[in-house]
Amino acid sequence: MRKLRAEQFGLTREVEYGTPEQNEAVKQIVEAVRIEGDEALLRYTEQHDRVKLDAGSLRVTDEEIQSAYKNVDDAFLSAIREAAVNIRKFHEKQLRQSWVDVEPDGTMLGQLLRPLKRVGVYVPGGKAAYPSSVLMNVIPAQVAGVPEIVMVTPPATGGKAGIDPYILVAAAEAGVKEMYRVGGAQAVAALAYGTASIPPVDKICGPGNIYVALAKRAVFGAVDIDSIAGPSEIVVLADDTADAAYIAADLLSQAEHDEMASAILVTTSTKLADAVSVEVARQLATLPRETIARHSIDNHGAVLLADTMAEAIAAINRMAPEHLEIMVAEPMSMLGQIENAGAIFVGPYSSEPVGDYFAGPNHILPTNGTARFSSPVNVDDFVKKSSLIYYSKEALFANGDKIMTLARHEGLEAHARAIEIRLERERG
Ligand SMILES: NC(=O)c1ccc[n+]([C@@H]2O[C@H](COP(=O)([O-])OP(=O)(O)OC[C@H]3O[C@@H](n4cnc5c(N)ncnc54)[C@H](O)[C@@H]3O)[C@@H](O)[C@H]2O)c1
Ligand SMILES: N[C@H](CO)Cc1c[nH]c[nH+]1
Ligand SMILES: [Zn+2]
Repeated sequence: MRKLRAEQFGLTREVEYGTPEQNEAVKQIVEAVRIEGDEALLRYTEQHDRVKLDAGSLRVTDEEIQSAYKNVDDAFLSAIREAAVNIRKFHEKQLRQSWVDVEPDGTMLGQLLRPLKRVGVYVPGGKAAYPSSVLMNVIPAQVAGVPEIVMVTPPATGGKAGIDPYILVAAAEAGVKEMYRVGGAQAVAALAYGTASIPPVDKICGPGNIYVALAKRAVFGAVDIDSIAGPSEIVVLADDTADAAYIAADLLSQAEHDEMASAILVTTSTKLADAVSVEVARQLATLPRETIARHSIDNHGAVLLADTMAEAIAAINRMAPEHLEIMVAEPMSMLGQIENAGAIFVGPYSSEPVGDYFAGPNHILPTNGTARFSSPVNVDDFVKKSSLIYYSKEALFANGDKIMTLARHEGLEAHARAIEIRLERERG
């Protein structure tokens, strides 16, 4: 792996997301689907997924779901059910209540929480099937009380014909009733603007490759989106007490997702840096998705050497990684200094896949430095808030003059008069 100096790393912020060609391709797809609807949706599906569909076959049928159950094994079914219990339990803790405060003069001020009505969840399926991402998307929306949850996923998972049965079973287990076989930027555009076959949604959530991430960014405003969860990233912070084989394995766990995935070790130990590089090379050669992982390690992998832990942590906070693993002698003592990270895995046994699949926290996390300002997918993503204002006559009389003063200060006479008319009528 390339060795770089930590103090220099991430000092300039990468603002570009995707190549100009990828941005242009996504712009064209999104615009075409917005204007032409199903026609463009089907055309791009044929072009990018190599699947020829007609509008009538976009929706997944109940029969397909029943037959998918026959193609999944019992060990998967029981593991995913247990994972779903953990994910639900974790997300139920995030649920907030509406509240109203009643003052002695009768004023009532509050915040009313309402679930979004219709949400689209994107489940990636280009290179691999992600049934785990179905649960991570759907369960928080359900906990929030969203009544209509729609899933889209590419029509040929991992290049094989049809949607992977494990995705369909995970969706059925999670309670999804509406599923469409479309992926990429065209699926995101269809969810955002609606087509004759796919009614539009209020929000689109879920991870995906660069085309999906760019399309989500493009439709934001027409609909809401969660964070831009793009190609996976892992940063491991380690000192010379850490196990090089564990670190290499965890770096590769994210490198195998995508050629654009990144895997970075930040350490104060040159001995560990060398040992991890050797281990990465050794383990890489044995992986089934070796080509993808090798590409991401060669192009987006690095070892950052820091003189001090403070320097290492500063580099991590600049990167704001999607996943951060802390493998140092006293890992808990570092927590207070980590400002930016999507998910933090503490100690040698909290390997990243524990969070990807099973522990309960969401694995759909902000990438590309966006953990500086955004959060893992969570229940709040599926809830909107309305403010409640009730002023009694008494309260308006007590405060009306102050409101009029502020309105007239802003030159907004009609605002002031909306108050004044009430005060004058009462005062006669
Ligand atoms: N951040 C997270 O929380 C998280 C979680 C799971 C997965 N991931 C990431 O999700 C991604 C999954 O990617 P994937 O490719 O396997 O599946 P995907 O479903 O995201 O993308 C596949 C789609 O991309 C489109 N596409 C492919 N090549 C194209 C091209 N040249 N032009 C236009 N469109 C094109 C196709 O329409 C296809 O349906 C990975 O990057 C992985 O790291 C992230
Ligand atoms: N690590 C991914 C998020 O970057 C999530 C995932 C799904 N399956 C396996 N991993
Ligand atoms: Zn993963």
